[in-house]
Amino acid sequence: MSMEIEFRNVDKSYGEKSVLKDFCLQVEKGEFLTIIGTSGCGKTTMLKMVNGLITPDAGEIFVMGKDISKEDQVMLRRNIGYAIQGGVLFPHMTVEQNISYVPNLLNKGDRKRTENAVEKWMGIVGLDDEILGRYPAELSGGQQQRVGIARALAASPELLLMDEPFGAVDEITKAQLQKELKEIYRKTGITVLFVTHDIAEALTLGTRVLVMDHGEIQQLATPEELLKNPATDYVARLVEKELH
Ligand SMILES: Nc1ncnc2c1ncn2[C@@H]1O[C@H](COP(=O)(O)OP(=O)(O)OP(=O)(O)O)[C@@H](O)[C@H]1O
Repeated sequence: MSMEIEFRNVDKSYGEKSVLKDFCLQVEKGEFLTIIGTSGCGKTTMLKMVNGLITPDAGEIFVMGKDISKEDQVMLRRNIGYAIQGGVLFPHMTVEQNISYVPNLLNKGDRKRTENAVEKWMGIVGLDDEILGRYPAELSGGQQQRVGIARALAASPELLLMDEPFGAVDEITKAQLQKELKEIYRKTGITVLFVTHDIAEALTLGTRVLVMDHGEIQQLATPEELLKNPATDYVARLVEKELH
């Protein structure tokens, strides 16, 4: 198995506040890593470092074998899918324009290829073609989230970063989206990093779960291992209600 993402001794502070200290992590190609932890522990910061939206103060980050500080940041982001909670769609663009935005840039005018990608991903995330001409404000929360996922996947990235993508939808829609995402993961073999506040979601989606507290890794293990052998009191408390 090859390494898809590697953090080597990464430090990050905001002013005086240290968020990540000597942070090391290796994610293998094809893993679905869920990331959970206390609010403010550095989950989003960590995720945004993978696509260069946040730069480390020290240390190195390798994505698909390359030191990203030496890569073209625009190309790096185009090749990594990114889906976040709510409001990620371009409000002034239709659903079709939103989903085809990155494929258009990558396919350089091959419209047929872009159209095919849009059609394929609309189908996979369970959206009807009739909404292609609508604007984000004319969609339900669940539909917006699905368009966000389709947009993140439309460029066929090898790597998908998701920051609480289902945080703003109701429980039923959330369960459906989780099921669809699992299916997409199974079909594509893509590597996924998924930040969540919901331990049940972390356990059901992840092939491994990363539990963080105050910028430190509490445990990095499979869902089964986490439930069976929590490494710290923090992890034990987190998984406790899932055991009943
Ligand atoms: N641009 C910034 N300037 C100053 N402080 C920041 C900035 N971004 C994040 N922080 C702080 O750094 C810490 C880590 O933030 P981060 O967003 O990575 O946490 P998180 O684990 O994703 O939190 P949450 O679960 O609440 O979304 C928090 O205390 C946050 O307030």
